[in-house]
Amino acid sequence: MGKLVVIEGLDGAGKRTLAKALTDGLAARGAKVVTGAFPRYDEDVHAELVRDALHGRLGDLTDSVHGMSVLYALDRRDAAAKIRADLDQYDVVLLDRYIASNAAYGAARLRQHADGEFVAWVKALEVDRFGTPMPDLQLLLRVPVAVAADRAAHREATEQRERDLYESDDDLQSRCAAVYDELAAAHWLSPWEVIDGRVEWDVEPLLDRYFTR
Ligand SMILES: Nc1ncnc2c1ncn2[C@@H]1O[C@H](COP(=O)(O)OP(=O)(O)O)[C@@H](O)[C@H]1O
Ligand SMILES: Cc1cn([C@H]2C[C@H](O)[C@@H](COP(=O)(O)OP(=O)(O)O)O2)c(=O)[nH]c1=O
Repeated sequence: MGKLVVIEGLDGAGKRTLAKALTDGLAARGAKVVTGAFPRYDEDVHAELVRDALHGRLGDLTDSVHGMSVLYALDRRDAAAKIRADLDQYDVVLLDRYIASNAAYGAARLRQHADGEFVAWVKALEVDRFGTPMPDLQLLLRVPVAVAADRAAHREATEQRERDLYESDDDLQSRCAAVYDELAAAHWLSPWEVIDGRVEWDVEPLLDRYFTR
C-alpha cells in the first residue's frame, strides 16, 4: 500500500516546483511515484466548471463558497477510485493540492478559522460522505504572501497564464495563509510538515525522514 502525500500552499508558493523535486528525489531512491494535481481542469467536468467560474464565466456561482467547494469536492470524488488503484500500485501518490485546499480557501473566504464550522463541513462532505481517501502526509509549502504573489505574477507574465479570481485577491491569500498555518499546527486529517518556501529548499532531509526503505 502506497502513501498519499499532498503538497499544499498559496498560489505561486512553488508547489509544482516542489512536486518535481520530490518526484525526482523519490525516483532516485527507487520509489515508484505517480503525481497528480487538483483541480483536474482537463479531465473532470466539475473542475472545468471551477475554471469557468474563476474566470467569471458562470455568473454569480463564485459568490457561493459552499457551491464552489462542492465542485472541487466532486472532482476529487470522481478521482477517488483511481487514487485507490494508484495506492495499490505505487509507493507514493503525490498530489498538488487536495482536500485541505478546499478547507483553507473556503474558511478564508468566510473569515473563519481552522477550528470553525466550514472546515468541519469540508471533512464531513469529502471524507465522511464522499469517501475520498485520507492523506497520509501533508506538506505545507509556506511562503510570505508577497513572495507567492510575486511568483504568481511572474508566471502570469512568462507563461501567458491569466491570474484567476482567488489568485488576484491579496487579502484572501493572507487569510488563507493563516488558515493553512492552523491546519498544519492541528495536523488536520494527517500529520503535516511545514517547508520554508522562501529559500531554495532541500528535499533530502524530508525524504530521509519519511521515505527510507
Ligand atoms: N524556491 C523558489 N525560488 C524562486 N522561485 C521559485 C521557487 N519555487 C518556484 N519558483 C517560481 O515561482 C513560480 C510559481 O511556482 P509554481 O511551482 O508554479 O507555484 P504553484 O504551483 O504553487 O502555483 C514559478 O515561476 C517558479 O519557477
Ligand atoms: C483543489 C482546490 C483548489 N482551490 C482553489 C485554490 C486556487 O486558488 C484555485 C485554483 O487552483 P490551482 O491549483 O491554483 O490551479 P491553477 O494554478 O492550475 O489555476 O482553486 C480550492 O478552493 N479548493 C480546492 O479543493
